[in-house]
Amino acid sequence: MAGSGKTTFMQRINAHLHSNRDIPYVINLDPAVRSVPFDTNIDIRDSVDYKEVMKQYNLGPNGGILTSLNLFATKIDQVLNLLEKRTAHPPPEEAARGKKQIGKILVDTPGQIEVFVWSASGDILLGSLASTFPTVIAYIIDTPRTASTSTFMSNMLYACSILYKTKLPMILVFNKTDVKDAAFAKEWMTDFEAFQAALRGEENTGAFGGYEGGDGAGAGQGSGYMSSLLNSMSLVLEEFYRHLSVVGVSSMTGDGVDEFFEAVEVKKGEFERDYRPELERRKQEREKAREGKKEEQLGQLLRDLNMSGQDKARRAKKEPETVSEAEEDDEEGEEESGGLLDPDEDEDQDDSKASGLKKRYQQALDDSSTDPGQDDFSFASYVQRARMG
Ligand SMILES: Nc1nc2c(ncn2[C@@H]2O[C@H](COP(=O)(O)OP(=O)(O)OP(=O)(O)O)[C@@H](O)[C@H]2O)c(=O)[nH]1
Repeated sequence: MAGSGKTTFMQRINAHLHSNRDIPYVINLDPAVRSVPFDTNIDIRDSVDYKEVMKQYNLGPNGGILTSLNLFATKIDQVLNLLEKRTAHPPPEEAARGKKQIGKILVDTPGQIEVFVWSASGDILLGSLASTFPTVIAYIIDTPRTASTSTFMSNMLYACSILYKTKLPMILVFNKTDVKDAAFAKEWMTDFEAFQAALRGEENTGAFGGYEGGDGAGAGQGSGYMSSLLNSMSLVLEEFYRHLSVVGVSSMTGDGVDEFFEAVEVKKGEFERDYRPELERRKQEREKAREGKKEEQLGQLLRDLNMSGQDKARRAKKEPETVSEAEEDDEEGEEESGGLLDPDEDEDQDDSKASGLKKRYQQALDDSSTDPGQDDFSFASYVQRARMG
């Protein structure tokens, strides 16, 4: 969420990895950020000028970010090539020169996370990464601003929607623990009774609704509707909580960063065990559906060819009723055969035409087999091939 400390968190984990000599590969995907307080290997701002995009396409800030991401998504093949090279073992001569294999890739997203998560380019970028590397989402939460039951619940629903949209393992990072400890949040996520008690407490003190930066005291009016909604929400979300790792971190002091990397390892294992097979299954399903569609279209084409063949046969069988019709038929017959072919030869030609057409049609379908479906991670290469960038 905006202002929750994503950039500071990135800076902290980047510094942590550097100090452990586990140099990461860093990508900035926020085209609107003024300055990034850490070194990046790939920066969207090097290839897309966000302000120029806004001016040229007459867009507002979010439209500008979205269009910049779309433009950048056309280069995802190049990005993946670079990443694959850097994550592979370096050749001996480069290893001798001290070049190391990259173990981790850090990606900073735009602050307006919804622009990223719910856009086609976000889909392409995340999907391409996830189909190549184990990918884990870290959702950064501003702990002091999440201290009331309603802001906490809004944050959880937001995280939940991102989890369901990206279908990737997720870690909830409760940031700014130097200001407020995240123990209350962990308790609310594991103990339904504790959340109920906090809800009742807010209702009794008239603190319902909370406000940014406070623990809810004295900010809002209680409402029976809201309280029962939050109650049922917390029950519904129990299942969602079970899929998450939760860590408390202070990006300022570095507290909890080790715990975060332990959670990353756990989620990486989960990715390999549960998510990768699911990705493969979805990919195979798409392939199968595509094959089925191809067969269906081919069948339709052949049926159409047969139909037109039968029409012609019917027309040929129709007896002329007048002299002029007979003359017309003779002329037509000559035109169709070019004045040279007999009817048998004509039939043979139709057959060979049909099989030739079938072959060409099959070829065309094979060539265009990359279908830019919603979850299709090969869409990026489709865009590349279509030379949209
Ligand atoms: N006390 C404290 N402040 C923090 C911490 N992390 C970030 N901040 C502060 O929170 C503010 C926002 O931090 P950023 O890192 O810019 O947040 P962001 O999520 O990248 O912001 P946008 O990209 O603009 O949405 C800054 O003033 C940071 O100094 C933390 O762990 N503790």
